[in-house]
Amino acid sequence: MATPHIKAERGDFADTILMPGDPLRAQYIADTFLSNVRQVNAVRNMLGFTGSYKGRPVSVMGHGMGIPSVSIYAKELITEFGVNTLIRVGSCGAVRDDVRLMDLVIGLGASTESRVNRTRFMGHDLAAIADFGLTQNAVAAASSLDVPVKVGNLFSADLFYTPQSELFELLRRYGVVGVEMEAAGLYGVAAEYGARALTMCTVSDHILRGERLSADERQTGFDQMMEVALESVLLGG
Ligand SMILES: O=P(O)(O)O[C@H]1O[C@H](CO)[C@@H](O)[C@H]1O
Ligand SMILES: O=c1cc[nH]c(=O)[nH]1
Repeated sequence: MATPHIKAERGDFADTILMPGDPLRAQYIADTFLSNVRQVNAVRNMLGFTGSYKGRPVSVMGHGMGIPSVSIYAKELITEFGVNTLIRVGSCGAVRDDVRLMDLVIGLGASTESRVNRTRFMGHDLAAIADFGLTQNAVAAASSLDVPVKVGNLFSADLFYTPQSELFELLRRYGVVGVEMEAAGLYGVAAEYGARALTMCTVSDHILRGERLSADERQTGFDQMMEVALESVLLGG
């Protein structure tokens, strides 16, 4: 069975999937954290893998950059491949004074400049929110691993290079925990198709302070986030 973007059989994916934007990061997660791994997708090089974490079947696949891309993969995974739990593990920029490089943030909700949720919600504002149980599990897993987290509102931008530089000061004033490019779309797809979704991000740069992680720091920080995500999956619920 194949969809336009995923060439796999229905049983090829676990019910739970971790999704970074970068397909090579998906491969890294599979190689580093999962056992009995097999590759289940390679269409457009959007690498997908299924394996197990401490005996629990888990898939991991890239979702690309931006709401249109994540929306395609999330929709096909849910409706054609039986995935019911999608956890985005990404990177984000910070704007708040108290959010620092390498911090782990969790998107309880996601604001956006994108119109996709209005398109699917008859022009009204959909509150794009994470699944409550997944959020609880992620917070509990982080706590048991001694990883501090900040939980709050993400902003999913359409434009990485926005001409509205004053936007970031507005987001800081509203307490946004991180700026990324997919969570609001992922939450909208999950709401439309009855799945559960969560986004957690490692802060890779501070937009207002002009700071950025080194490659080594990014690696370590992301490993910690993957452990939190995978341990949260074991908590089920
Ligand atoms: O690290 P990922 O998951 O790709 O997330 C962030 O990085 C990309 C932009 O560089 C966007 O996809 C944004 O959401
Ligand atoms: O989308 C993103 C990701 C990281 N940093 C940003 O500024 N934006």
